[in-house]
Amino acid sequence: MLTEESSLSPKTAEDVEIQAERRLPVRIVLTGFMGAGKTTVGSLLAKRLGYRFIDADVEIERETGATIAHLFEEHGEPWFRELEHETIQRLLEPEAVILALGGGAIEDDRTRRLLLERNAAKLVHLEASIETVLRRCRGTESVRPVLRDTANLEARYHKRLPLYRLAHLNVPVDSHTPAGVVEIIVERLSGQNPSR
Ligand SMILES: Nc1ncnc2c1ncn2[C@@H]1O[C@H](COP(=O)(O)OP(=O)(O)O)[C@@H](O)[C@H]1O
Ligand SMILES: O=C(O)C1=C[C@@H](OP(=O)(O)O)[C@@H](O)[C@H](O)C1
Ligand SMILES: [Mg+2]
Repeated sequence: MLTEESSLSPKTAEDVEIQAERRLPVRIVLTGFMGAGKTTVGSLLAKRLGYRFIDADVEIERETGATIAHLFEEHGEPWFRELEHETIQRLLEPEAVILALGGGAIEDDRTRRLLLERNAAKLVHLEASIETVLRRCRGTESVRPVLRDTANLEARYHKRLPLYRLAHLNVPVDSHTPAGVVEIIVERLSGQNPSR
């Protein structure tokens, strides 16, 4: 006769995978510098898990009817951070969501607190080197206004790095494909390899 434990135990490799994935958090939030792959990986991760994908920048553009570049030019960065904070707060309400942040959201104290303290949300840092982000973002200055401030870009990267590293999970991404990054996140968050 089967004991209760054995009857509930996974039987095949597929069962093991499904059971492990059931332990995944109901909200996963991606942070990291511009070009780290938050939007790309977030969309793939959502498909992989059957979660809804939301990109905070896309939501802001949809709700304001303006581009991020326009909002920066018209209102300035502090105004943008305020709007970004309110937007993220709202986007953290639903469950089964992958939320990709803009790279600068982590700089706002209230946003950072919200991301780190919210129950059932895991903050994942996609960590790319400065060389990688510069290479990946080349030519996108018109849609990424912060990139245009070349004199301060490297300083911004180094100022933000310790803030990103407060995340629940840090994933170095330089030598992985987007699909590879997705697999690392799933594995780590489902507790199979929970190193930080
Ligand atoms: N792991 C990766 N390997 C190679 N290219 C990538 C990877 N992740 C993202 N990219 C590319 O880098 C660029 C920036 O990616 P994106 O997802 O927009 O980054 P973010 O949202 O973090 O700014 C895109 O052209 C994307 O295709
Ligand atoms: O790093 C930043 O301050 C920003 C990053 C952008 O998002 P991505 O990181 O997705 O490029 C976007 O939110 C805005 O241009 C500001
Ligand atoms: Mg993005």
